[in-house]
Amino acid sequence: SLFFLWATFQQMFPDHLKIAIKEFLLSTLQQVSFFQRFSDHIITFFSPYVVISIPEYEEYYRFNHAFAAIDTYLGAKAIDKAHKLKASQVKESKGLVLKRDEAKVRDVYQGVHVWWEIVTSTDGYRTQKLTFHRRGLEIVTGSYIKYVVEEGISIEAKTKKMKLFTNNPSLNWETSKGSLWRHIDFEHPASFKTLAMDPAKKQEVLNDLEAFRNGKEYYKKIGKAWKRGYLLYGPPGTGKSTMIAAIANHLNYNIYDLELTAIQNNSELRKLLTATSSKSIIVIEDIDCSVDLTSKRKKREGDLSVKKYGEQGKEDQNQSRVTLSGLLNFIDGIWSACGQERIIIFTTNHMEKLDPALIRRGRMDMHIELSYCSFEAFKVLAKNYLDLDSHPLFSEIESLLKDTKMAPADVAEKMMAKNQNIDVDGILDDLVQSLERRRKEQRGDQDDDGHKKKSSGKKLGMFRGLF
Ligand SMILES: Nc1ncnc2c1ncn2[C@@H]1O[C@H](COP(=O)(O)OP(=O)(O)OP(=O)(O)O)[C@@H](O)[C@H]1O
Ligand SMILES: [Mg+2]
Repeated sequence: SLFFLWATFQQMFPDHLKIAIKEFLLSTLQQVSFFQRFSDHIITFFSPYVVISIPEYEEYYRFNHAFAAIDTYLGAKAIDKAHKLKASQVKESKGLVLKRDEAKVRDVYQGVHVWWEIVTSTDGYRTQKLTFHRRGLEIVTGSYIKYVVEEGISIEAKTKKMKLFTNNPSLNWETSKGSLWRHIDFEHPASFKTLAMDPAKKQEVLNDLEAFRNGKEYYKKIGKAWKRGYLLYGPPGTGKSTMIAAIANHLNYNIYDLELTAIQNNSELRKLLTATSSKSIIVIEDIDCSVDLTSKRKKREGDLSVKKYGEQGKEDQNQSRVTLSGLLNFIDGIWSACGQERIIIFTTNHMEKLDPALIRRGRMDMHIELSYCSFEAFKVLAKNYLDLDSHPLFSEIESLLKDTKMAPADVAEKMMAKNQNIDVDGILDDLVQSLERRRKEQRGDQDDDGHKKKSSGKKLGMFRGLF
């Protein structure tokens, strides 16, 4: 119809008339928009409402984290009253998470009514618009916005997918789109509940983690960077890697598994570590095997006075590996300056091999020993694996565990059901026998050469196996 009308209009009116009509229409439109703008000004002038905009991107396309936090807060708010919901799966174990999916949301805070609306501009950028009565200005700007952002961040932390990062070998940094870290979703079932260790020690670690997590104000008050170092040490199979997974699950932090042997030098180490995000755990497994930290330092200190400047430089180039001082500088220096809320964990089987400078308090704040299976630890494993609180064989096992060194990994392996029917008596009987055998071996070993032979060399870490 429009085409038909247009064709008729073209034929019936002479050209100068057409131009006059066009101009008339345009000027009317301009007048309308002028009036609209004018009325907008008048309404804004007399309106009792205030509007605050929070854009998704600030200048230079910097992402505005407040926008995301507000979005999360509003998404989670009052989903029972919402008409539109959005479902997404956060973690396999946690099932579906429902979010409110509406552009306009109403909220009440300390008696002040506010309206949130997402507005999308023509070029696709979104802005959160917050409208409220001028009466509530003080409450909204004073505490409401802060409250919304903080709530949003804490909801994000609870429902976010955890990630496990591993550093790319530096040779590949150019090719793999310049990314220093690659990551996969981290879904490990370990928890403090299933971790077999002395309950008092476990509680101590848990208290420490809680104090760290809630310590934002405290760390600010004492003027210390919000970070904490843990050293986990003990023989193989005693649960060091399992504990790291349990800590990550408990705090909902990402893990950065740092493989020092894939790094060429200290500056690469610095680059990697400054690219980590906050709320994360940086893990260096088997620190004694990763880098020859101790001997290198001693050698350098000894040789320094004898060597001429040039020779020293040449040696530095040859040994262009991560050094102890590089690691220490990072922990104390840049580490403190960039990023907050981070935990660094070292693990080792040989505490005695580590340089005292590395493990002094302040760098590694807490030393946690994970040792051979105690009776308390055994009880946790029995509960996990066999759903058992007591059994006539428990007292025998208790006395055997007192003077037998068996790692929780070995005990756990013995208690794994071999088929669908769990034969509790059979399993515990087997365990008693193998404990007796182990005790005999250990006594024999001690008679021979005083101590058991140590295994050495770098193992494939638990997290490495995932890639
Ligand atoms: N304390 C423990 N509580 C529960 N399970 C444990 C414990 N220790 C070991 N295990 C079991 O043994 C397996 C191996 O343990 P894990 O990898 O944590 O040992 P590790 O101390 O890191 O050893 P390594 O020094 O060789 O790296 C785990 O998958 C877990 O099933
Ligand atoms: Mg391990």
